[in-house]
Amino acid sequence: MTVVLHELSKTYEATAGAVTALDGVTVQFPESTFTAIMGPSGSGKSTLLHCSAGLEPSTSGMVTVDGTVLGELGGDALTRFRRDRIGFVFQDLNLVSSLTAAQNVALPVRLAGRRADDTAVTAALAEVGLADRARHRPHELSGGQQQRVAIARALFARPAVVFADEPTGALDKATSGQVLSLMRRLVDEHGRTIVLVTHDPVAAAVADRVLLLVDGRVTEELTGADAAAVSDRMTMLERSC
Ligand SMILES: Nc1ncnc2c1ncn2[C@@H]1O[C@H](COP(=O)(O)OP(=O)(O)OP(=O)(O)O)[C@@H](O)[C@H]1O
Repeated sequence: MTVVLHELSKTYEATAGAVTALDGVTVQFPESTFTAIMGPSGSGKSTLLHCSAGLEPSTSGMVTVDGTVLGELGGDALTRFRRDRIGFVFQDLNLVSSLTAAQNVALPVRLAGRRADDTAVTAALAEVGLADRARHRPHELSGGQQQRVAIARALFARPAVVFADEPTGALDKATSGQVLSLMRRLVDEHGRTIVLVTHDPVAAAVADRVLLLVDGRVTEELTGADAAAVSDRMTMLERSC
């Protein structure tokens, strides 16, 4: 499923004045591709993700997901569309505290009225290294483990598009590598579309391309860059900001 942003802008009206978080972004996330978004703090990365996923309305411009214009869907239709097609892995994880890890993973699928097979739920947790934590509740898990439950949940519903905001930020190197290769496999073997916001050049290097965002605009696109090249580019960018 291809996501297209056309002249997307977002202005926040804050007490201290208006802030332009996105300033006319036009970009495509083609089906079966993995894109990383990088940029200095406050450059609009999270806003871009939220608007692309239909979690926040844009001020102007358009987002289409597989030809559907998100801004033209009403409240319930948008909620259903998001639930059925889009997966999220965000910093505020929104795990349900009264449910076990396994129940949290199965929740979106159950809410969509589908059956969540126990063995498949356990397999999803095993993919993020948490097979032995299926019956634990979020407060019985570390921050990184909760993050991994959120990832297993987002991936279990098999969404066509996954938007992830710093999914590996709280993970150690080994687990982070595991999660990134899982995401890579979803693109290569299952044709998913992944858009990942990250500050980590190693994570960005797993993507097919890296978009650099500065002051709400895409200023550059890197393809085939390894972690060192991404890191060098980011250092130069931050120096010039
Ligand atoms: N709800 C809001 N109200 C007012 N301004 C906001 C709001 N949310 C974000 N902003 C502003 O919009 C700009 C972009 O914010 P955003 O969170 O998208 O940046 P980011 O690149 O994800 O930053 P970081 O890397 O620090 O998470 C910032 O200047 C921020 O202060």
